[in-house]
Order: sequence, then structure tokens, then C-alpha cells
Amino acid sequence: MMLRSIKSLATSPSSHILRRGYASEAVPDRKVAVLGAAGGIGQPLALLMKLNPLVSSLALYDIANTPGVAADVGHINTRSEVSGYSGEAELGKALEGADVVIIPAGVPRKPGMTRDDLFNINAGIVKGLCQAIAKYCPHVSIEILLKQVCLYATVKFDGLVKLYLALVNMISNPVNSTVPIAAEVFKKAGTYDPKRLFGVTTLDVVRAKTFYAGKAKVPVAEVNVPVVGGHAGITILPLFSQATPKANLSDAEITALTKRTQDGGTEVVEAKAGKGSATLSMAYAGAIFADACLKGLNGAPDVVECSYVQSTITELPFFASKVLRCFAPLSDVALWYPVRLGKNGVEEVLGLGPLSDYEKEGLEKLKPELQSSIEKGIKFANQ
Ligand SMILES: NC(=O)C1=CN([C@@H]2O[C@H](COP(=O)(O)OP(=O)(O)OC[C@H]3O[C@@H](n4cnc5c(N)ncnc54)[C@H](O)[C@@H]3O)[C@@H](O)[C@H]2O)C=CC1
Ligand SMILES: O=C([O-])CC(=O)C(=O)O
Repeated sequence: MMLRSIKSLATSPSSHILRRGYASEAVPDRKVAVLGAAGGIGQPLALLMKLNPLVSSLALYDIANTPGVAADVGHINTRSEVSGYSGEAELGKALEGADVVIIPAGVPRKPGMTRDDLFNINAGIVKGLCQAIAKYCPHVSIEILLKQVCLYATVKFDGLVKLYLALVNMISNPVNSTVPIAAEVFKKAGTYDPKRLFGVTTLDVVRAKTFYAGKAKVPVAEVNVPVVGGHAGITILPLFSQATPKANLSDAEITALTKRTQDGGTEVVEAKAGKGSATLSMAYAGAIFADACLKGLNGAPDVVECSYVQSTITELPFFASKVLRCFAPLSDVALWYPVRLGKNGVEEVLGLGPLSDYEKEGLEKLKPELQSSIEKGIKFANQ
């Protein structure tokens, strides 16, 4: 069987396909689009993506101010070519041919607000952007099956044309609802592939690692902590019982670490006192997750990150957990847990592993809130 994937828009000119050819197999061309690129997260994220050698083309889109950000970041002497796109009329150009689309567009919290308080504004923003992604970001993949070689060297081919969407990294809050909104929009457009839609919960992992290292007095670079569930308050469930390196922390210390991880976003919102929420640490976390997606697309083995994806790990349709580097279909429920990433997006949604009694209790407590946020997103998208 000869299998060849031609990544390109159906509407793209053939020169585009050639430009994205296979001459440099080791580091393929990859286009990353950032939507909301002129914002508090968008700007440092644009900088970090410009520093990523896996990116060959960086498209920066916002409703305003992107030309300046693109000119600034574009002067950095790294591999990628940078282009800025401003206003809805340019959204299509920003998205065309993108392999990874990162969405930090929308309003951030102010003190006293929950992430869900952002729903009314951000749900509409995310819906509109996802409609554009569904329109401009499918890649055509042609699988050619070598059917038969007979005596006279007659060769028969069977072609199978498939549509694949770019990998979508959703940062905009409330993530617990914006990911289901995106899923519904893609379903309506006929472009939904659960392996290719991710809620970015990496910042929860980043925080859990930092707080654990401080408390356990272990080198932060060596720390691993899975964080599962969702991305708001008690739906964020760090699994400190699985943290490595192991440390002998008391129940009270684990409870305090859990609460601090769950309230990490609020800690920043309050410290910024009305000037927004986490931007720098979020840009860092977003860059880590996008890098994992690019590595997965490029075929690197064993790329595992936590992400909020469609999942069957629990009865909830979306759930965050570990994902193995890949992009294959999950099933009907989402919960945030580790996923393995690969050429197609999610290759495998990894299980939760053994939970402590405290974590089991946390898991049961988070389900009603997460379920209702998922339903709210689905309802909005179908109005
Ligand atoms: N997933 C996570 O862990 C985190 C998520 N967030 C969320 O990220 C979002 C962005 O936060 P910030 O960058 O601090 O906000 P910001 O207000 O500084 O930037 C948002 C940007 O989005 C742009 N924008 C608004 N509507 C748009 C549209 N239709 N198309 C494209 N761009 C549009 C704005 O012009 C602005 O430049 C918020 O919803 C925030 O809650 C923030 C931190 C962590
Ligand atoms: O707390 C917020 O509003 C922003 C966010 O999601 C985070 O920092 O985790």
C-alpha cells in the first residue's frame, strides 16, 4: 500500500503544494495561525512561536493591531516567515493552509468574575472563529491504494480522499464550554474530528509542577503532575498522588496544593487587579502545547500532554487527561486528561491511573459542573 498525504487546501494553488513538498522531510513546513494575536496572551505567544524551529510560517490574526505585532516579531532572525492579518476580511488568508490554529481571542476575567462570566462574549467570538476554521482549514489527504500489479505491469490505483482539519488549540475561556462549542460548529460544517480539537489546560499542569516543586523541595525541571478534568475551579483536578519525584507530603499539604492549583488563575487575576488574567505564563503553556502538536504532526514518538478533549474516560463527553501524540478519533465524552499526540492528532487518550480517595472525591465533585458547562456550550452552538 502506498500511502501519501498531501497536506493542502483543496482550493490552494499547486505551487502551495510544491512549496510544502517533501524535500526536507526532517523538518516539514508547518503553518501556525494565532487568532487574537495582538492580545495579552497573543503577543508573547507569537514571540514564542517565532522562536520555535518547527514553525515555517506564522500567521498573526486579530481584529486590530496585528500589523505592528507582525512587523515587530517578524524582525527576529529565526526560521518562520511572519504575516499579520487584521479584521474579518483577512481571516481566511490567515487560516489558509494552517496546520495548527491557536485561539487566545476573547475577553479575560476581572476580579470577582468566574470564567463562566466570560461566556456571553467569548462564546460568540469562538463560534465565529471556528466557523472560519471549518471553512478555510480542511486539508485534503489523498490515500492511494495500490490495488493490483498484473503480468503486463498494469497497475490499478484506488484513491481515497479525506478531509482533515487543522489541529485547533482552544485557549479562550470558559474552556469547559468553548471546546464543546467548537466541536458543534465543526460537526455542523462536516469537519469535526475529535482527534484534532484540544482545550489547552497546560497552564494547570505548569502551575501544579511549580507549586509541587516548591512544597516538595524537588528540582522543578524533573517534576511531572497530571492534571485532569476541566479548566475552571474545582473542575481542575491535579493528581498529586501520581506526582514525580515522589515526596512525603501530608494530607493538609496536598489539599493546599490542590486548592492553589485550582485557584491559580484567580490568584493572577487578583494580583493584576483589573488589568486582566494570566498572559505570560499562559503564553508559555500555550507554546508548550502547540510544540507538542507540531511534534506529533511530524511523527515524533510518545508525545504526551494533558488536554481537554472528547473522551470516554468518564461518563462526561469532554474531559482533560493525558493524550498520546496523535490525531485519531476519541469517542463521545470530553474530560481533560493525558492524551498521546501523533500525526493525526490524538492517538490515544490515556486513562486516569490510580486515584487517591481525595482525588476520587474531587472527580465526583467536578462532574456536575463540568457536565453543565459542556451542555451550555452545546446548547449555545446549536441555537
Ligand atoms: N486556557 C487557559 O488556561 C487560559 C485562558 N485565558 C483566556 O484567554 C483569553 C484571552 O486572554 P488575554 O489575551 O489576556 O485577553 P486580551 O483582551 O489581552 O486579548 C484578547 C485579544 O483577542 C482579540 N479578539 C477579540 N475578538 C476577536 C475576534 N473575533 N477575532 C480575533 N481576535 C479577537 C482582542 O482584540 C484582543 O487582542 C481570555 O478568554 C482568557 O480568559 C487566559 C489565561 C489562561
Ligand atoms: O483565570 C483566568 O481567568 C485565566 C485562566 O484561565 C487561568 O489563568 O488559568
